[in-house]
Amino acid sequence: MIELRNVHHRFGDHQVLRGIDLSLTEQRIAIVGANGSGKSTLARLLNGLLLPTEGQVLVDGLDTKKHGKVIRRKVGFVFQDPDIQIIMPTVVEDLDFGLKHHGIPRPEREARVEAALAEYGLAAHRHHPAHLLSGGQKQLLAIAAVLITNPTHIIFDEPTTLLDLRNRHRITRLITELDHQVILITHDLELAATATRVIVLDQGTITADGPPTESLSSYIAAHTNP
Ligand SMILES: Nc1ncnc2c1ncn2[C@@H]1O[C@H](COP(=O)(O)OP(=O)(O)OP(=O)(O)O)[C@@H](O)[C@H]1O
Repeated sequence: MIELRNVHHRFGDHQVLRGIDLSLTEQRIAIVGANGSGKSTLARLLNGLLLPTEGQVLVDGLDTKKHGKVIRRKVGFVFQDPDIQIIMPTVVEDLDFGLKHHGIPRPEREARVEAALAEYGLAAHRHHPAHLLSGGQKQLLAIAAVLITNPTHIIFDEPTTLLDLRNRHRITRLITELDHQVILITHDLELAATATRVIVLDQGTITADGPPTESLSSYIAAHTNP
């Protein structure tokens, strides 16, 4: 479980999050909100990529201020733009990178990479330069490279924004089939509706939090001109 206790976050003088208290216990949670409402900032606080300027973020009881390294192994993070996530030149090397970093022995790494290539439909591209993959294939690779390290929680920051309709459906299906705790930051309300809990952020505070039908109706009503 991920818990936020009276979390505030400021960039310089700019207060972005104001007094957020949340217990994230559900398996699939979506966070929606207008541009600049603080969603990505909140997402980055959840695995210690950012530390709160005030308050605490706890992952399975561990404070991100003290246990960043352990927490980043538990909480995977998929960025909106796979190009900033894909580090290695080829598909195979990129899948292997995180496993190597985790100190997994070579035979197990090879087995896990083979399984991921098959599972995510990337086997035919194993030695291709990752930057030549299509947008959908890159997003699959970025997700596979996070899942291969076996995190228990996974955060997606706008995973479908850059994708065409076909790939959007493909990634949505993949995300909805995951057994991990999934936290989705998204403007894609269809994707948000697949969660069991939807949290609405507005100017750094929570304005709705509940089942998707209720939270999404209140979000749509607040952001639709009469
Ligand atoms: N590293 C940073 N330094 C300074 N200001 C930042 C930084 N990151 C975000 N901000 C500011 O914090 C505010 C919230 O940004 P954030 O990216 O969290 O919003 P968001 O809800 O994810 O927006 P969007 O939907 O447009 O992605 C914005 O005003 C943004 O300019």
